[in-house]
Amino acid sequence: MKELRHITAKHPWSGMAVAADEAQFLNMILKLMNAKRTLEIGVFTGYSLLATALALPEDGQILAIDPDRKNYELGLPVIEKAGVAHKIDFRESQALPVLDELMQEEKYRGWFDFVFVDADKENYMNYHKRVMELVRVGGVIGYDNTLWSGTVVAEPEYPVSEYVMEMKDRFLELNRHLAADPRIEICQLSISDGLTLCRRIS
Ligand SMILES: C[S@@+](CC[C@H](N)C(=O)[O-])C[C@H]1O[C@@H](n2cnc3c(N)ncnc32)[C@H](O)[C@@H]1O
Repeated sequence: MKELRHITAKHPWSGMAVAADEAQFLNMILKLMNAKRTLEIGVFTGYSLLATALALPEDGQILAIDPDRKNYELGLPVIEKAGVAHKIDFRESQALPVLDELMQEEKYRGWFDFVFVDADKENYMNYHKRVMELVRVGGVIGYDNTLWSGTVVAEPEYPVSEYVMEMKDRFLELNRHLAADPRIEICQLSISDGLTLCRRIS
């Protein structure tokens, strides 16, 4: 908790009190879970990936998927300097085909301790269908951005761009879907742009 106090801030748009550093929070959760095998959908320059890699044991494994290798390679020297690059299996690809491939293999059913979804928002529902099969019972899926800049609870006249407004309905749909899914217990945290943790219970 001491660490969390250091990273509390105000959300830039909604003014909500939020923990600013989501990656630091992920790092703590993964350590508490003793997670060993994780899946990350959406890497960018590898900030959350580094936080994850630092939390896993020496023989921990992260399958990280992103179609943009250039950004991953931009952050890679930092990951290497931290001595955790050996834990990462980076796949340069759209996530859906990789997830579909994994689902064909019996080994990967219930394989992951933790899944972090932080990629194209349009596909979160498609990811949920798949990652529910890939995470173990007792494991956790984290969905990023589920407060969507505070718009999921904002008045309709809240001043945001067309894209943000359009995606707001997707997040409302996702949030309702997650809340109603009997296979998981959920907890929505006001960290950064909102992080929903889903623990698979069946
Ligand atoms: C918000 S960034 C990820 C940030 C990273 N998780 C972090 O916290 O440091 C979103 C990433 O999702 C990736 N992305 C977009 N569409 C994707 C897809 N279909 N499959 C996998 N990754 C995708 C983008 O290339 C981008 O790097």
